[in-house]
Amino acid sequence: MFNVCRRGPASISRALSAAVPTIRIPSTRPSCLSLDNQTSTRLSSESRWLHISSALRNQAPAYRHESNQESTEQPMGFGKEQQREVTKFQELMDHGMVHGNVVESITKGMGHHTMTEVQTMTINAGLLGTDIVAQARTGTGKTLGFLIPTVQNILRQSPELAHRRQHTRAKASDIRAVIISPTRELAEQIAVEADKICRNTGLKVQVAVGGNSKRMMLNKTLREGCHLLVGTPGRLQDLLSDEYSGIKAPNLTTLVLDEADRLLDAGFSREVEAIIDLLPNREHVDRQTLLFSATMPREVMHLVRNTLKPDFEFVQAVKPGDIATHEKIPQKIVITPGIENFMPALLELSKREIARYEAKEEGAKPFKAIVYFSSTANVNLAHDIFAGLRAGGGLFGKHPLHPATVSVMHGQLTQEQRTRVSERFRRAESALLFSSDVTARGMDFPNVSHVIQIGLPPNQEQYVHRIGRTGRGDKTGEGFIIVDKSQLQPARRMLRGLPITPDKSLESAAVDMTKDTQLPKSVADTLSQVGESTKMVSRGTKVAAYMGYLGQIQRSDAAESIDALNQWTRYGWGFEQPPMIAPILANKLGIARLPGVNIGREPRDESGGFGGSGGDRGFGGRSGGFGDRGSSGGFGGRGGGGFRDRGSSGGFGGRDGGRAGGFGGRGGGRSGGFGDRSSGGRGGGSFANREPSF
Ligand SMILES: Nc1ncnc2c1ncn2[C@@H]1O[C@H](COP(=O)(O)OP(=O)(O)OP(=O)(O)O)[C@@H](O)[C@H]1O
Repeated sequence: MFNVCRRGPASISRALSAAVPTIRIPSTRPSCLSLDNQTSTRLSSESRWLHISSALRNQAPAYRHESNQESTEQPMGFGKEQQREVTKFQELMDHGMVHGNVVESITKGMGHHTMTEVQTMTINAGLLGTDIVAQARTGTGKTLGFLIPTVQNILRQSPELAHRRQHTRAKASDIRAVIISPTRELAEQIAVEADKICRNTGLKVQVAVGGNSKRMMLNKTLREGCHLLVGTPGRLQDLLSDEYSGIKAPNLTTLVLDEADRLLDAGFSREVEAIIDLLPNREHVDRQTLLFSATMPREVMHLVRNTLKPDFEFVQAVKPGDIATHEKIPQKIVITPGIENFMPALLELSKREIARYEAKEEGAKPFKAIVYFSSTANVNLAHDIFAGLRAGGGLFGKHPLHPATVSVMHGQLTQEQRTRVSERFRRAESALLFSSDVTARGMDFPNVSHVIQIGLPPNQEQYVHRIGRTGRGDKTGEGFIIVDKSQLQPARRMLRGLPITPDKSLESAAVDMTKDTQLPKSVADTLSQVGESTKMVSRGTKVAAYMGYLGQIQRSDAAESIDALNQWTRYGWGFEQPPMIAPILANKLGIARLPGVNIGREPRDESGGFGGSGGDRGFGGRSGGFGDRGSSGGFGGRGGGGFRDRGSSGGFGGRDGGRAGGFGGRGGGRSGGFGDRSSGGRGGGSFANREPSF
């Protein structure tokens, strides 16, 4: 059903105008999020609401507030006062639009009273049974935007489920709603939210995600029954196609695709298509389909037509030409001379933010950051470096980021580990989570103060979703992206139109590590801490990280990228030679003939990872790759001003510790030219056409 969707930066305004006429419920609230008049086809407020009320009258029994009584099937009885949009959750109950038991859970249980803009738009429209594609900024409450119509849709058909019963009559073969999410953590989070709003009803929610025992999930579902099934594509397809699973949805009323653009792209579209084929035919069992995301590239808008009824509504809480990131999240780009500056810059930023909070500076919050990388190997390397940091040098110093904790999250952890890490980070007051993109979409970790992206994300949409982990709801937050100068042009292309400003406040981000120089003590300390800790990380972890970056090289920038990577291995890790790249891989990447590419085979350790032949002590490494040929000492040595005289650097990591010259050179003037604002602003106030300001 779906073609492969090529993903890429696409302006939302273009997607919108190219795809479908937009019908949007006008908001009564003044908002910077309202749609542009020219590009949307509107119904007037009055006609729209007449349409809604008459449609509801035809469809639904009314619900009055009656916590312990059966609902009464009555006409909706909409009067004139209902011919306007409902913006308070309480009004949903007062106007008989949503059952009181659901509304009470939202107002009293969750403490939400006023709908966000996207909720106003999607809940009002969704209660009509219309298919919806909704696009709204990250952290604006889209989850309730689809859950409320989903739940009410079921209660409308089966009013007896509106009340809790001591003994459930639910069956695993009576699934009414299927909610698909691209990641396990998000599926679990949605299920928790769904559980909250169904608490006072007889509705049962179950989660089906890969990595958990299928048998246990089935036993639980068969025992408790299921009305709302939330899951990831692979596991859902598996369950629905397994004729012995007992999981069936013959009376399905709602299908939800959360993070719809991700689910419809090449990575998931086949599984999603297979799931849809396993659901009852829409011709026989009418259902509502709800597609939600903060980003809807043009390619996706073409695909959604296949999934939705022809009269679907595209509800947008983002102005055409506007950006999808929240304006309250200041976003900064740090451009460094080399990749070897990334960890020192990250450490300096973290120490600074922790110190600001400890000094009770105005506006400072506990430092709780998610640090994103585009490969798991780089997540591991950074985590190992940060976990091994010691403030005073040596093995036993205090961690310089105390009291923040450091943890790691990616798809190669077991599901149990992933759940544990998520929970710990959720509860933490101050913490750094080194993460791959598994947490980039939808995750609602409370009070994340910073999102820090190291290197470029895969595309602009992913940048937007990552940034959206901070500044959620009514909270504020800050975003940083750290890239080296070899990535400047690709960064300008990819991040065009976003409100990102250059940041030059991090001193260690500007140090030219290829030159010797005197450094201020604080900078030298930071470099020394990173250097000491880096030496403890196994060669295998480092080589894997190198390969991780290699996999992301664009052919157009390959030569520059190889130079940057090799400089990183030399001045960041002290390698005399860059890691070897297998001839087949080099050919595949089209880099075999580029200068600086070290063709050959890295020695493998017993675990199959990259190892070495002894020498480096390699404390704390993860993949068993102890030791290289003694070249990974690296930091300190003759360069590196202030930290040179620690003298301990060379002691680790084999014979030529320090040979690489350590960190040095401030690279005066190097960053000039990166930070200048360009004239920009062609977009008439919108960011979409604005030239990058970095
Ligand atoms: N009406 C409301 N008033 C206040 N807070 C709300 C309201 N609705 C939801 N929230 C809270 O806002 C936060 C973000 O909600 P949610 O996770 O649904 O956002 P989202 O739009 O789906 O984000 P993303 O695009 O990242 O998936 C949650 O903590 C949620 O509890």
